[in-house]
Amino acid sequence: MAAAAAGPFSLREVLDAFRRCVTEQREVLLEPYLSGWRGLIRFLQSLGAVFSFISKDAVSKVALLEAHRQQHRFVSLQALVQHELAAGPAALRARPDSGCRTVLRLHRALRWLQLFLEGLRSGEPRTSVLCTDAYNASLAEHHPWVVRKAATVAFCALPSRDAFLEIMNVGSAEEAVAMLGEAIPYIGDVYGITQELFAKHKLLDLP
Ligand SMILES: CCCCCCCC/C=C\CCCCCCCC(=O)N[C@@H](COP(=O)(O)O)[C@H](O)/C=C/CCCCCCCCCCCCC
Repeated sequence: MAAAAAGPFSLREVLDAFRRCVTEQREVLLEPYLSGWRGLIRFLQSLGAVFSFISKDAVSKVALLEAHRQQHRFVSLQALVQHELAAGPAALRARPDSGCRTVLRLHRALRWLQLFLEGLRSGEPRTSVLCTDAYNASLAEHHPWVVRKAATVAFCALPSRDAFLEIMNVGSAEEAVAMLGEAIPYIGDVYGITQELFAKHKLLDLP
């Protein structure tokens, strides 16, 4: 399956995907989780070549997880974690292609997204400032200097807040802000469940 489906970005689709992620049993379903990421990546790809080093990394991580999902028929994130933990924590830590370490990278990026969307909703017009602040409070501590530098330079090329609200394809700026308000709790819920799961199994520092 392609990492990002065709067609313009729609925040509504991303919102729907993350809404579908969480079951009544508080499990995180992998299919909508990866679908949500594909929608986000489509957005990132539309921003131009300066962001391609970021979108390529996200595409490869989504593709790896999709392959794990299909190979083992995992329905949920919990099933993937249980399966990989069964080999023992040491074996899991030694695997550079594990689903757990890959989910962990996207999980940290989901925190960035949550903070960034909260910033966009707040009305701050400088998207590069919002993005840098969200990055510094989430992903930055896990990245080496060179990645931090490249990311911070790329953030300067972000479109304005008004352009962002328009690209969301949900109508007026007011409607876009309202949809952000709807989407953020779903993203926060997925983040919170994953954080708890990874903390419980001591997986938050997988190399
Ligand atoms: C309507 C507004 C919607 C906003 C839509 C935002 C779309 C964002 C789409 C994707 C986000 C990118 C996710 C990046 C995942 C990064 C995972 C990671 O940490 N990878 C690093 C570690 O991996 P391993 O080496 O351990 O395998 C890897 O080194 C990273 C390389 C690339 C740099 C990552 C910088 C991430 C910056 C945050 C995203 C900024 C996007 C700005 C666009 C608004």
